[in-house]
Amino acid sequence: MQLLRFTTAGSVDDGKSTLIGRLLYDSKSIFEDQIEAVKRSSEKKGLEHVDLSLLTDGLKDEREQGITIDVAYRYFATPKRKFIIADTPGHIQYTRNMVTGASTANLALILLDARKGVVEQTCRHSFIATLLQIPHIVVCVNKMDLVDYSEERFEEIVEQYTEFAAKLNVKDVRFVPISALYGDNVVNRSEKMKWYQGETLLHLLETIHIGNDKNLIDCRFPVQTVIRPHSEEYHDYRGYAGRVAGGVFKPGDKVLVMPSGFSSTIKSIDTYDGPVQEAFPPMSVSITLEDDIDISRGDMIVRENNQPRVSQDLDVMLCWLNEQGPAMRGKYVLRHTTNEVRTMIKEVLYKVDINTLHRIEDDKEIKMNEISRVRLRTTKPLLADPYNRNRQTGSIILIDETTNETVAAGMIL
Ligand SMILES: Nc1nc2c(ncn2[C@@H]2O[C@H](COP(=O)(O)OP(=O)(O)OP(=O)(O)O)[C@@H](O)[C@H]2O)c(=O)[nH]1
Repeated sequence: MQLLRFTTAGSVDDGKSTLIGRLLYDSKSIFEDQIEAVKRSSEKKGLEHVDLSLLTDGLKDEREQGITIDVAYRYFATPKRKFIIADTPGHIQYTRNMVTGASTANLALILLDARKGVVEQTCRHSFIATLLQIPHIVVCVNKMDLVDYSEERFEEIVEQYTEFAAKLNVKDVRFVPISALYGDNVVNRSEKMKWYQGETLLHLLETIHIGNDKNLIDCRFPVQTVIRPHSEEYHDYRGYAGRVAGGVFKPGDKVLVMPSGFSSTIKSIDTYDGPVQEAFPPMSVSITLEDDIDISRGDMIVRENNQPRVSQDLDVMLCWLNEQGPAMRGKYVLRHTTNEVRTMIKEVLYKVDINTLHRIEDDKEIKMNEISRVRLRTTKPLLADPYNRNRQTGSIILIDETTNETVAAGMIL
């Protein structure tokens, strides 16, 4: 069954928790005892209706106890698809949270309040979603009940957003008028908005076409570990395990191992469930080769006529995620696919004003949540692709060596 990963983003109180609760509840993805608990809590709070946002409150409790959770993953399934929601609970650290949750997302769900329309956060989230090249954006115009389910208001917001999105490189954007509180157009069609001819949110999530979103052209297999079992039966086995980051690999394919540059042929492709004739993203497999080549973690198996760039100088769009800005000529650990090298920020070229999308060239001091274009120099060459070609081999993170914190996420240009 196909899996759809999506992120959620909205401003405080736009109704994100309620919407997720509603999705789980109406699609019957939660357990009876959870429903009972939520009903009881709602009654205790003197509410007339069941407060579905209580379903996701476990997260809030943890937050209030000071436990940091950047991204909470929620799973649910309908007969048509499986879903993973990367729910990003932060108020202030939204950029950070979104970047963390979005790197593998197929779709970004952007929530806004029908009374307020498009606000700064909407623009910010949309910009980050396009920067991260999340292929589909669904704008949920929530709280339609508070604007009398007005078609006119909905159209006004669609127009407002479309005008803003014209400046972005958004490939696919949809709009759904909903009321998360009453369940209109979330899972069930709204009786109150007969003017809306489009799909309900769940139906959209179940049917949106994501098959073409993967890169099946550029073969990229970053090696995670070398498998050499010690048992008698397998003593000849030498497999390179990892997750396919691009392209299709088959036994018999001529391949090239980078950075060593040795060529070989794929002997077999094994998985947990046995050998396969084909491996493509995001399958986790173990590849064996006809020849004995010295391969280690961080190396990449590719095709001869289609190689990533080998370079120590990278131009990157960087989202800074830490309270503390980068140190002058500061050194960081750069993680890229299964590889780790050390790096230095050589130059800040410009920052981006997320609201106007203009370049800021006169202020180059990077602060938390800001996005800037920087030039990096690494201690060892990386095997990199532009992010717009491959989201796995085109993205990096920077880690502070002393604190071990992830301080930035970047997209290679
Ligand atoms: N009238 C109306 N109220 C709603 C709707 N959706 C959410 N609300 C209310 O809006 C308030 C905020 O909802 P939440 O779901 O907690 O919002 P949130 O965005 O998750 O907020 P945080 O988790 O605090 O970021 C609650 O009082 C909800 O009951 C809606 O469709 N209509």
